[in-house]
Amino acid sequence: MRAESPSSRARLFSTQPRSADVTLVTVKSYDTRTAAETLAPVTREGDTVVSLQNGMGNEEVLDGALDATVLGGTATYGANLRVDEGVVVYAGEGHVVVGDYGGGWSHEAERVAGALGGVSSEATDDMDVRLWEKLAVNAGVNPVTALTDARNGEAVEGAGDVIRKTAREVEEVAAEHGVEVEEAPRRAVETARATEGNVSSMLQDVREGRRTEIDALNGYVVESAEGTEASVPANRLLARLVRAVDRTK
Ligand SMILES: NC(=O)C1=CN([C@@H]2O[C@H](COP(=O)(O)OP(=O)(O)OC[C@H]3O[C@@H](n4cnc5c(N)ncnc54)[C@H](OP(=O)(O)O)[C@@H]3O)[C@@H](O)[C@H]2O)C=CC1
Ligand SMILES: CC(C)(CO)C(=O)C(=O)O
Repeated sequence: MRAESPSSRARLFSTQPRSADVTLVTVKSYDTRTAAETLAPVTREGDTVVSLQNGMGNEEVLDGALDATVLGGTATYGANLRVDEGVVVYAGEGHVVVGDYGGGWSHEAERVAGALGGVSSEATDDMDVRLWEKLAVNAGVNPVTALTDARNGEAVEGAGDVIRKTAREVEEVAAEHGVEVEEAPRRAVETARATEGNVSSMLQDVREGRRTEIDALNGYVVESAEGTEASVPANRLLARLVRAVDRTK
């Protein structure tokens, strides 16, 4: 496989999973359980496994299956896979955040963020909040891009109100679960603008005829709103529409 960016090219070789001090998990959320089963025989206490995935619930699945320290993470870098050519195209500057997914300071997270070299990254002590913040961005931006076949920038210019409303609902659900997410609508819009040229991961899935991560995004929001005071009509509608697209595959 080749990885290309405007300034560099790299060749990557895929191997069977091996024991490693730090493992970054970057599979789709619906593949996390299988990835955890693959990693279980090669991870030990003292190793660190970082979920750099979109969606909620990934860290809990990894933690349940592995003896390693599991960290949460978010990434807003854009990467588009050209499957036929085996090329990953670097599609937009972003930022990586790692931390204890339950919140609190983590020395392992500090070590991982420091080891990411040229990647813009930081360790945080409020990863529990950051995961909800990222959920609000993805729940707002990804379905709109996927349903309208628009890059992030076009989506926010054409349907910014839908993105804002969906992100606001996520903020309300997070509050019902005791997590204070601030300015989710603004974050969703700013992230989409900052990654304006990016084909979102969900739009890539739809274009390639692959299953989307809707269950771990808007689906998770709808489920988490059950039994609370939060009302989530935008998330419910987007989840239904994207699932309808998923069923056509
Ligand atoms: N692409 C982007 O711009 C962004 C993506 N993300 C998030 O990052 C995560 C990954 O997305 P993305 O890179 O686009 O996804 P891709 O589908 O491009 O890549 C996922 C890779 O994981 C491989 N894989 C699946 N299961 C296993 C397993 N058990 N063991 C080893 N490898 C496995 C897949 O292989 P195969 O194809 O053979 O199944 C595939 O190559 C998602 O959660 C996404 O939401 C976040 C921000 C931006
Ligand atoms: C931040 C964003 C929206 C960047 O495209 C992303 O996380 C994704 O594509 O899944």
